[in-house]
Amino acid sequence: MSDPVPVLTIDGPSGSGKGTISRLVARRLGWHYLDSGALYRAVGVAAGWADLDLDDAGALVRCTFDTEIGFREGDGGELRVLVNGHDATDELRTETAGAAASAIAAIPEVRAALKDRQRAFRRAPGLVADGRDMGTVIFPDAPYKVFLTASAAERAERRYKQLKDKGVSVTMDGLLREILARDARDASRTVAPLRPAEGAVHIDTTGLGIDAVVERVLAVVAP
Ligand SMILES: Nc1ncnc2c1ncn2[C@@H]1O[C@H](COP(=O)(O)OP(=O)(O)O)[C@@H](O)[C@H]1O
Ligand SMILES: Nc1ccn([C@H]2C[C@H](O)[C@@H](COP(=O)(O)OP(=O)(O)O)O2)c(=O)n1
Repeated sequence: MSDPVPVLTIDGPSGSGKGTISRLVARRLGWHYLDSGALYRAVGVAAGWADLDLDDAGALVRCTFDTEIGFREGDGGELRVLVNGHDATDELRTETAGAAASAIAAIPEVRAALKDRQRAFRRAPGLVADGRDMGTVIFPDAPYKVFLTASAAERAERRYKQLKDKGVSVTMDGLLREILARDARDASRTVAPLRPAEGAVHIDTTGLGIDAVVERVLAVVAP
């Protein structure tokens, strides 16, 4: 039997830098990249388009099965996400989509429905997968696991800058409140809660620049 395709899982709370670091590390390794949060966000956006009630679990589960989610590379090499054929990349990144994703992600049947779609990303020569349960549930046999954190204040500040740069009007107080609410919901749900996988290397990125974090993560794969 050939060796299984290697996976590097990068889990952590909102704003810890998972997406940024995973993309850069995947590029350096020449591996594929899975943004698992984009799948939950895509269902959240599709549910919004269909005007579904976020308390109607049955409708959200049906919506998960019915939503087509595609990934493609944009002109600038960035990842674009298509929801039912529409480019929803910008809408996906809003805090509204993040909050909807977090609510939907607490429904066990939604998580189960997205499992195989996530595992299908495991293709040679390797995969970097970012999310909340990559190391604990989706790829428990991954040989490399990282848990990224940063203080809530620094995560809110990063998100503030990111959204400001995009011209989105937000307040630091509001963002900090949303981040703390999402942390609490993601960590306290009964199914696949946010927590470090056993054996994951913890990296606290508070006060650490992006390049330094990338090097630390690469050292996990090739010490
Ligand atoms: N170590 C870091 N230092 C400073 N800014 C960072 C760092 N890591 C990520 N960022 C910035 O923080 C913002 C949120 O990062 P992102 O990768 O979207 O986090 P996550 O995927 O964990 O929510 C982005 O604007 C990104 O450029
Ligand atoms: N593997 C995952 C990925 C995301 N989720 C849920 C929980 C998160 O609050 C939302 C959005 O995730 P996403 O990683 O896109 O959000 P951040 O970039 O960390 O703010 O989706 C999840 O439950 N499991």
